[in-house]
Amino acid sequence: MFSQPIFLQGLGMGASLIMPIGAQNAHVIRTGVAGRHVVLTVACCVLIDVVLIALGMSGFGALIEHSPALLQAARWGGAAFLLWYGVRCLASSWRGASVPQATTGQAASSAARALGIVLAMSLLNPHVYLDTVVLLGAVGSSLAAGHRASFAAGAMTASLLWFSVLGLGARRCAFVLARPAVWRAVEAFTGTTMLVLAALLLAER
Ligand SMILES: NC(=[NH2+])NCCC[C@H](N)C(=O)O
Repeated sequence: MFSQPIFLQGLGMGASLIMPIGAQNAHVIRTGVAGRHVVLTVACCVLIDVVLIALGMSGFGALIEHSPALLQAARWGGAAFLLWYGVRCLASSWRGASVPQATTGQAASSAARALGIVLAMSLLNPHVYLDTVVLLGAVGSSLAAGHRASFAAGAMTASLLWFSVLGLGARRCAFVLARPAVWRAVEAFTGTTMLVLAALLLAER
């Protein structure tokens, strides 16, 4: 049966995990600013979350939680990914490099390519698994069986809302975000946040 408090718990936990900016959020913002394949990118991020959250709820999260080696791998991998992406953002901000733009070359702007990039940004990013399968999965599968669906629905709704607001919001605000000085500030901020998150992930025990 549907439980509203449990739905809200899932929504809150899902939101708190996705909202801190990381590689995936940064990619969604870039796509929005470039104004190319925004809906495709958002849909792909949401769909991946839905599948992985369902996987976590099915007991896979609890399984991983009891496997220290896998948990460590997700942690180190996640931190390495955030470090790499954070340093890239900071370097790009420092250089004052390119504001994301809809590239005119056919290959560069094809939907297939956009799909490939968002898949890589999501599926090669251990942080994604950590949030969805491990953390949401562990909390979700510790709930009474009758409450799990409400929790999962809440967490999935958080992904749907957040990625939509982020992608469409970035597209809407592209005229401001695409100013070189503003974009540099965005990159400096996202890069710094990612480094802090990486440090937190490593400090966790
Ligand atoms: N539920 C998720 N998809 N989590 C994955 C990563 C979210 C993270 N805040 C990022 O932007 O990269």
